[in-house]
Amino acid sequence: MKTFDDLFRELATKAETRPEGSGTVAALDAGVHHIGKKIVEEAAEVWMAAEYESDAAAAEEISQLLYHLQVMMLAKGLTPEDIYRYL
Ligand SMILES: N=c1c2ncn([C@@H]3O[C@H](COP(=O)(O)OP(=O)(O)OP(=O)(O)O)[C@@H](O)[C@H]3O)c2ncn1[C@@H]1O[C@H](COP(=O)(O)O)[C@@H](O)[C@H]1O
Repeated sequence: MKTFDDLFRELATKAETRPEGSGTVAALDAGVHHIGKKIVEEAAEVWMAAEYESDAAAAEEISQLLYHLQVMMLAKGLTPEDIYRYL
């Protein structure tokens, strides 16, 4: 099972190696404004799933929100440690 840190390492490698067809590379190329909109969209989907759908659906939406937050971290040059220091 993939953890938050596993995914971050995977995405950081994608950002560096820029493989063909990577959605992460496309999002990074699109920039902070685009990524920010995805975060807001996914956050709304988390809310709706949590209120009206199954626990599994909520968990899936939360995973997608975490993914987009990680893409924003990469776009801003932030590491998990930069975030953890505030937790
Ligand atoms: N975990 C994720 C992940 N979660 C969410 N998403 C993206 O977020 C979108 C959210 O899906 P929605 O259901 O909201 O669909 P949507 O609004 O129609 O999506 P789009 O139109 O924006 O594509 C998905 O289409 C993916 O583009 C993810 N994209 C990639 N990953 C993982 O990231 C890694 C790298 O992926 P690539 O960079 O694509 O190789 C792989 O391990 C992937 O599994």
